[in-house]
Formats: sequence, structure tokens, C-alpha cells
Amino acid sequence: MRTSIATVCLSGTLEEKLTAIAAAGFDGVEIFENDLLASPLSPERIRDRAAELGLAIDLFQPFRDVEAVPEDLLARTLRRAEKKFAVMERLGADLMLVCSSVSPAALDDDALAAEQLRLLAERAAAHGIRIAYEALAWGRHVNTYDHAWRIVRQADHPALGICLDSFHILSRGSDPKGIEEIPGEKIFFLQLADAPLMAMDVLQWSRHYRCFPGQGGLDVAGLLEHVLRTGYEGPLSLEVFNDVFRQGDTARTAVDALRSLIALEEAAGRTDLPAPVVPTGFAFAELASTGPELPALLTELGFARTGRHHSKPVELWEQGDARIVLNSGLDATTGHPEPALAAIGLETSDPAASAGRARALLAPVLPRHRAVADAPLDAVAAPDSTELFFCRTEHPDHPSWTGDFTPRAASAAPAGITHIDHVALTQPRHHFDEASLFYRTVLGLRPHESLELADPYGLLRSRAVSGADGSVRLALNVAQIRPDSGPSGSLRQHIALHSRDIVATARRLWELGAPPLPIPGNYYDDLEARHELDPGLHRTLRELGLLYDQDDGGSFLHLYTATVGRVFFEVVQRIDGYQGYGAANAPVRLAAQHARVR
Ligand SMILES: O=C(O)c1ccc(O)c(O)c1
Ligand SMILES: [Mg+2]
Repeated sequence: MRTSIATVCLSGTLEEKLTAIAAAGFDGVEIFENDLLASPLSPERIRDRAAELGLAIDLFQPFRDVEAVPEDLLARTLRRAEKKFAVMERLGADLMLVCSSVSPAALDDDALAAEQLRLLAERAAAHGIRIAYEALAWGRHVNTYDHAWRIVRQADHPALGICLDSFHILSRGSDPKGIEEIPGEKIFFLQLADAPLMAMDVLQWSRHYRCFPGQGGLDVAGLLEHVLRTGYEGPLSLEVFNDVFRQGDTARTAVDALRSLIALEEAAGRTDLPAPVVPTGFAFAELASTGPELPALLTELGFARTGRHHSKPVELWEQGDARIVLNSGLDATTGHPEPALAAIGLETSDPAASAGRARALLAPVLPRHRAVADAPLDAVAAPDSTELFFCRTEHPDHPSWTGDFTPRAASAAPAGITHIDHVALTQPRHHFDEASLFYRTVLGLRPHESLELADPYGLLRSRAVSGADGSVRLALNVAQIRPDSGPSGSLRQHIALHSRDIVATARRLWELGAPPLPIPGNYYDDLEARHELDPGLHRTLRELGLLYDQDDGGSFLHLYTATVGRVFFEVVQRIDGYQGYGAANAPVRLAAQHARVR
């Protein structure tokens, strides 16, 4: 289907917005009037620029406070409309959005509303323009789509139709099934927006928190299916008012926006994308590493240096199925000034298909051979710019990245680590919504609840995404904390390693003189109040500095190492199918990490 986007969704000048919208690959735009008013370009220049970029101007909006005014105000409204029709002719736009009146002057009179909209449509038609009438969720008298449709039907003019906006319909809890009663040709335009579920005034919710479909909690895909059943053939257009996107990188937001529409079309059965190939595990985590700290930390954690890359300054460290790649050649080329997570290898059954899906969803595909290994690896850049490699480790049907490492005799005393449990990535402030959409659509991972965790100097927002069986789990974090609150405070990333016996792992760390992050005694007093733990277990937790959590089925023990550069390790033990990440303990852990660097 044709794709379109309202200029209000993006940051920047009108010129910057049009350029980004075209570059992302949209077919058209809705010109938001404010963007036009603030632009130094004449309507003719804007029309030419859009044409040069291959963009149709699908709609001009909004025209406000039209219907059901007392007779003496009608002449002024029509005069105002004529001025805007003239601008639209210069722009080459032939569809005007009229949103339902919020004016105290508007009367609660459907027959009058229909009569005046009919008059407006007649005037518009004389200019070859059509009117799409939209019910704002906070309209004074008209605030539901079915009410707007009754008025449009009553007005009965070929140049008057309805504009459906998923936010206005779903935010009020209207049943979208009724859309199917509207003939498709009377739906002149469809605007799509999602929003996180929040209990707040609907106007504030709409103006500040809308997001692209799939990023919030509204069933936009379900609504689209009802619309498509009417035979609607117009564009799918995004209209999002969002405080974060207003400040974001224009080109990047435009790509994020189009990705949301591609995924929405897929959900509605309107496109054939390559199916997601859900990763089945972590092949490796690659850290940019200079200096002795990370090798020392890995040794303490029981890892063995098992391989050396045959041509690059890269080492493979292993324990059980956990593989860590230390790359000391990255700082010069990619500008990692300190130890940081550079890449994640994801195990998939078909790396080429994973990459094909990623490409179809506009993920930035990285050139091959930038990999740690020389084996051909397909890779894409995640929203936080971590490189994601699609791997098939040591299967006869595919070259394995491990083949590029020369094995070394390993001599380490393992500490019970079995595999990488999860990896926590730091999202740039403005890319949190983009990140969860990216992982859901590109990799087929399921987003979990979005959490806000208290940090002594701010707030950590965190959202996990995981495969259905939990074999791949990523925590997407944004730290909104005071920048001077410690080194890399807002940029920390971590790798969580699963231990089959975390008590033994913790004792070993103590014996090696590398004890876990110190946890205050107050935490253990509270733990005793919250849970009826076995006294022996409680004593052990306190003694070793282990954190504890429970969910419906199971329990969770975890500990944290020191931070090196931007990176630290967590060791976790999941017992009886515990599914979470110990979020209840995050505030204590974050405070302890600040205390440790002071
Ligand atoms: O917030 C508004 O005023 C507004 C304007 C035009 C729209 O299409 C809309 O959905 C909301
Ligand atoms: Mg709208």
C-alpha cells in the first residue's frame, strides 16, 4: 500500500523533513500547516521540492473549528477556508483535513454541522479539493468516529468524506469494528498512531506521547484490518506527536517510522516479508578491550583463553557455552576509547534469512568481513550501534566463525558458568521506542513491560525483549541520570552469565580477592521482611553479597562485578523457571555501583 507521514512527526525544518521522508522511502506526506507557516519556501517551491523528491502531497492539515457555528461565524469560516484552498492549489494538495470543532461557539446540532460541512465541501470542490472530516477525541460535540461518519453521511456530498485516526478511536476505547459499516470510498484518509497505555488526559496523551504503530499498547493492526475490509485504498499515513521524536535525528526517525508501517502491513497480511528467524542463543559477545582488566576479570570468572584469531588481535575466551571475544584492535579503528561491548553474535538457524529479514525492515546492514572472524558473517547495526552478527556456530551446514581461531591449550578452573543469559544494551536517549520495535520486528523477539527503575542520580528505563523460549534475552536500557554522577554512568552495558551454582561462583570470587559488588545490610533486612527465606539461605546471601528475587514460579540469585570502562558482568542463577531480571533489586544495585566508583 502507499505510505505517507505527517511532517509533524519529525524534527527539523520542512525542507529537512521532506528530504528525510523521501530518503527513508515514503510515497507521500501530510503537510502540517505549522511547518508550512514557518518555512521560508513558498508553496510552489514546496510543491516542486516534493516532486523532485518523488513525494506526493497527500493531505494538508489541520483546518479547525468549522462545523455547527452560529450563522454570523459561518461567513468568516468560509473566507478562511477560501484562503487555505488557494494555498493548497499552490501546493498542489487536493485533500484537506478538517478536525472536529473544539470551539465553545460550536453548537450541539448534527443537522447544522452536516449542512455547514456540505457547504464547505461544495466550495472545496470548486477548487478540485476534497475534505476529510476527523473526530478529535476531545472534540467539543463530535469526538467519536461513528458520530463524525453520521454527519458526513447526512451531508452527503461527493467531496466530503471521513478521516480515521487510530489514536482518536482507540484512545477512547471505541470499538473499531463499526468502521466496517463505512463504505471504503467514503474513507478519504487513514492516519495511524500508537501510544503507550497511560491514565491521563487524552489531549495531553495525544500531543506528547503518540508513537509509531507497534511501539505502544494500542491495537493498531487490528484497527487496520477493519479499515481494509471496507475496501479503503488510500495511503497508510503516520501522524505522531511525540516530544522525543521532535528532538530526534530526522533521518533516523523517518526510517523508524517506515519500519513500523512495513511491520504493520505484514501484520495485516498485506506484504510478504521474509519470516523472522528468531535467534536461539548467543554465539558470543565481543568486547573492545585494551589493557589487562577484562582478561583479569574473565579469569576470575573462570573463563579460559581458548583461541587466538589467526590474523587479528582478537582472543576467544570460553566457559561452558559462554563465549567472549576480546578485541584489542577495535579502539584504533572504531574509536572505542575504553572497554565496551562492540558486537553480539546471535545464533540463528539461517543467517542469510535473518539478514534478509533485517534488510526488508530497513535495518542498517553492515558490510561483510568486518566480523571478528573471516568466515562470512551477516551483520546489522542495532539502534545503539552495537553490531549484531547472525551466526551458526559449529554446524556442518554453514561456515563457523570459530574456525578462524587457532585453539590454545586452556588452563582454567571453571566457575560454573554455563552460557550467556542476557545482554543489557544502552540505548541512546532518543532511541528507546525505536529499539523495542527494531528487536520485535527484525529479530522476532517479544517485548516485555517497560520499567522505570530508580537510580540515586536519575532514572533507568528498561525493557527486556526475548525469544519465546527465553534462550535469547536482551535488556534495553536508557539511563536518564546526571551526567556527572560517575564514569560512564549513563552508558554502562553488561553481560549476564548464567551459573549453575552461583553460591560457588561467589565464593570463588571472594577467594580470589575480587568480591561481588558490595550490597548494603539494609537490603538484607528488607529481603527478610519481604520473603520468608530459609535462614541458612538468607545468611549466605548476606555473607556473599548476592541479590535475590522471586516470581510466580521460581527464584533468582544474582551478583555484579566491578565495571571496566563501560562494561560489567552480572552472574545469575535462574531456579525453577524464573523469567525476570531481578528488576526489584535494580535501585540497590545502581546505588552500589555509584558508591563503588566514588
Ligand atoms: O492535536 C491536534 O490538534 C490534532 C490535529 C490534527 C490531527 O489530525 C490530529 O489527530 C490531532
Ligand atoms: Mg489525526
